Amino acid sequence: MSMTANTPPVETTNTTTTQPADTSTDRRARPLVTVRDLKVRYTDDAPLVLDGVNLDLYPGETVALLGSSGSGKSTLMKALTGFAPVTSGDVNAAGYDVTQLRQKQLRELRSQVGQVFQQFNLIGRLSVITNVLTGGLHNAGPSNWFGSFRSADRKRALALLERVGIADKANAEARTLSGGQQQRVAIARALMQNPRVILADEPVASLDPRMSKSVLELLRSIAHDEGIPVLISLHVLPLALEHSDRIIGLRHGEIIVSGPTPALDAEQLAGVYALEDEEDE
Ligand SMILES: Nc1ncnc2c1ncn2[C@@H]1O[C@H](COP(=O)(O)OP(=O)(O)OP(=O)(O)O)[C@@H](O)[C@H]1O
Repeated sequence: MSMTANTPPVETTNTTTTQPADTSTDRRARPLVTVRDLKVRYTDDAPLVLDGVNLDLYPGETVALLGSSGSGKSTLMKALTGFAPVTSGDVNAAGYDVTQLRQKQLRELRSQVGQVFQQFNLIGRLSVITNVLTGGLHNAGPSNWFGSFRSADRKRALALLERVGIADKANAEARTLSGGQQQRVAIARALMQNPRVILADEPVASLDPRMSKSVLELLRSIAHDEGIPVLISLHVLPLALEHSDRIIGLRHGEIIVSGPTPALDAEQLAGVYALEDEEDE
């Protein structure tokens, strides 16, 4: 049986724990993402990759998504933007009923969801500021598509580069930046969309520990300051414990643990990474 990742109490399949109230987010607000009993399989004869997932993401919270390789983290993120084949269940993101959208509405939805990836996905030979400006192309008229960005947009892109701490690199070619700096550019590009939600799929998997911490701190401060939910998939448990308000643990496509981060510890989350042969005992 899968669990609902939308309530403050810690819930695991094995333990019940008394825990402090989750004061990190405004739970009087409506969630910006809701997922109900989501099932996904990629082909008719393949097993379910997500099996009954429930999830709410609230304004201002940073939620870490943990799970071993193949547990379904990326698929869950893809489902939020209509990129995964939903077998059954409901997905609502930024006010869109994701499973019911036509192409035009899917583009609108995706323009409102900022995405950050492990490999940054910048255009290396373009300047840093141009990369950031491309984040606004969803909302721009055709005249902006060939480099003639409006000065208001350039100002905003520069302000966002300041926000992420690398305004001095605005005119450098993106490929000349370090990994941590490139990820900051990618975050500024996501912010250029004025996103209502940010999804970060293993955003620090290519970064060293110091860079990982600073990028995660940045994402969390953005969630808090902008009042948007940030969902971050991670492989490193201590990073999740240090840099999130809430943790969701996926195993074989099911949420097996969920709760406010201060109420969780490594022992409670160990099941997420339990070895296959232990599971069979
Ligand atoms: N496009 C696809 N077609 C078929 N199967 C897929 C597809 N994408 C993912 N899968 C399968 O779905 C399962 C979950 O994959 P997913 O990428 O969501 O896991 P993950 O937890 O993000 O893994 P990782 O941490 O390695 O990125 C895996 O068994 C994978 O092989």
